[in-house]
Amino acid sequence: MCLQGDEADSKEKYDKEKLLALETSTSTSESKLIQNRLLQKLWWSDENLAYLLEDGLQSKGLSHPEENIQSHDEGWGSCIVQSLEEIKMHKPKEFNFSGIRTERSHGMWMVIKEEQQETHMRTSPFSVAEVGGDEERGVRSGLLGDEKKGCFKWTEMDESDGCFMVCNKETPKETDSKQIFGCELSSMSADNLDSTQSPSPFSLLLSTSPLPKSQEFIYDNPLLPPLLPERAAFLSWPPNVLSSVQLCCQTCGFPSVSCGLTELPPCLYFLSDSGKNTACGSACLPECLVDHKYEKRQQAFKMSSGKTILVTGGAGYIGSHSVIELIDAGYDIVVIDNLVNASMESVRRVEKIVGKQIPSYNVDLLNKPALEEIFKKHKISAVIHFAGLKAVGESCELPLLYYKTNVGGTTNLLEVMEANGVFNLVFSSSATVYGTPQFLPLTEDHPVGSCTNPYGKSKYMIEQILQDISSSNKKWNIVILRYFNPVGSHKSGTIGEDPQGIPNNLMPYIAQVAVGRREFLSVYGSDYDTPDGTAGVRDYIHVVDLAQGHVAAVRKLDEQCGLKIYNLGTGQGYSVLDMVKAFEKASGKKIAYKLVDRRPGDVASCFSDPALAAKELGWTAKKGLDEMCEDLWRWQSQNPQGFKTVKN
Ligand SMILES: O=c1ccn([C@@H]2O[C@H](COP(=O)(O)OP(=O)(O)O[C@H]3O[C@H](CO)[C@H](O)[C@H](O)[C@H]3O)[C@@H](O)[C@H]2O)c(=O)[nH]1
Repeated sequence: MCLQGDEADSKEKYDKEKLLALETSTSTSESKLIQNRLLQKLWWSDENLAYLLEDGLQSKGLSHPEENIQSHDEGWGSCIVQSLEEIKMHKPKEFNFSGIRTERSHGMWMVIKEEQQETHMRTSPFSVAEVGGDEERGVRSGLLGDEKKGCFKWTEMDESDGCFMVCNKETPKETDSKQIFGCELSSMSADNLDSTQSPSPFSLLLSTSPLPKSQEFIYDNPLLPPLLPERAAFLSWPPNVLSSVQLCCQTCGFPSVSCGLTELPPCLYFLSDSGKNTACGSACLPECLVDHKYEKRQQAFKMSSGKTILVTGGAGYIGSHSVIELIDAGYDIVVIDNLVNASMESVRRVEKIVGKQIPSYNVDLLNKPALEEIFKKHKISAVIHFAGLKAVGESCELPLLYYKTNVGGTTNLLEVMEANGVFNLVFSSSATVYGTPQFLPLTEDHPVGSCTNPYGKSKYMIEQILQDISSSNKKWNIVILRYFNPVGSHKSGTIGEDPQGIPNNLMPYIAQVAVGRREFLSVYGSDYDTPDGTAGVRDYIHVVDLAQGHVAAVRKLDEQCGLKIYNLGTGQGYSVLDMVKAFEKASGKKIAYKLVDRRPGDVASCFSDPALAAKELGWTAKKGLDEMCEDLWRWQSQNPQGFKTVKN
């Protein structure tokens, strides 16, 4: 998090306030000493809670944290960690910290109270063996190792700036293979510990003292961002042991582990890729527990692009995920949806995730006057057009309905846009327009139009209409996105794909088998010319990646791009049985399946070449198969009946 504008001003003010507080404090030799040793530049935490002491760093060759972030593997030093409260109370405290860095990125720094350090270093069953990360993807992982007890591998699950993890001796057993604190903790035997990754002597476990009351811990702790009181609940609190505190969001059930420290919180900081001003002190809590009304609104205000995007079909699967990413990117959103294949409950849940109300209307694109009203009421800068019917089989039975809804709805929308001077559009198309692939991977210049069903043809027709309006009027900026096979769901598990009736698509069907809603999966065909004989080597893409592709597309419109077409896929193909296996692994459930006849119209293989989107949109899919399945399972298991699931 870089400090900008007002925030930078308030940081400076805060710095001064703190320094003043130090100066006017008890003037003990200790505080004088600290002042003299303070690095000129305070850094690290948004709230300026960490001061590095020069000598501590220099003694281990780290002369300045920002300069050394990319180069040092290891370091020792000391620092002060303080809250404003403590400063006001003239109680400067000094701590030792240890830093462990890997070559690749994300340094890890651990701050341990001096007086507790001995105890913890002795009693901790874990140490940090290695912390690494993939800078491009923002994924962090590490090994928590103990020579005697083996080690645990973790991978950070989200792309927040950081997280910290504190466990007691029992926790790893209890949470084996579960997520804790946005991390995946899965057990690994000592044999798996790479010998090159020697465990560090530093403990992750911090507090042995009795813990304060939960409320105090949460709300009086100035280092933590505000939490939503109604959403945080303590599940367990083992007293007088190396403590971990289980926090769980009552709304979304997202489990996490928080720090059981009595006085001082985040003990472990990650530095993110840029390494500058990117402390994670305030990013340590799971997303769902943080009061987004406070944090995200501030953020949104800072980042606001001042642009409002109308999202048609914004209550649907891809639409709802895209709304989140767009809001996170600073756009204001208006949703319209006729709710034929979606539910306003998904918008309500998106509102909870983003901590913001989203103007949303039950409007059908065929209702032109209603559409016009929306454009009068809101100053729309661009439209992302998802709305439409999409079931291949149904489209063969009800072709007129498909053409009227998809093509007719789109022409209405385009007319209203034009009448209101809105010429920016992102259109949700599909790889279906390529028909049977003539070559693989599919590039955007692959021939289109040989679709075998009215649904596919309606997408193709709309693409043609868009080409025509773009040629007729240069004011139009249009990005056509051809999706491959979107799967997965938002990390919270609170929104996801919720097909009405029997799912047509593979992954929702598998998920419903896993959750007990369907008896078995019918695998359509086992005599294809594919590695395992099943059809459907498909390019599955995580819906959040796909959603981020829409943010990139909206930004492209700003370049006055004319008409552009991009594949949104991963470029990687998986068969039906690959998907079954991956889902079994993610869910721990056996997926019963039967091999049956081919499904008419299926092609053996279909996967993308996503290079053009990478080159021109600066977008690539980042999430792999495991994550797609894990996220889908979280949604499905928490919401067995989709949005109709009644929460206890
Ligand atoms: O119950 C099922 C469902 C699907 N499959 C197989 O799984 C693969 C994927 O099928 P999906 O229906 O999930 O996806 P498709 O690739 O067939 O179709 C999807 O992607 C297309 C573009 O690639 C179009 O966008 C289309 O509208 C959209 O449903 C196919 O081989 C299909 O035969 C099964 O074996 N059993």
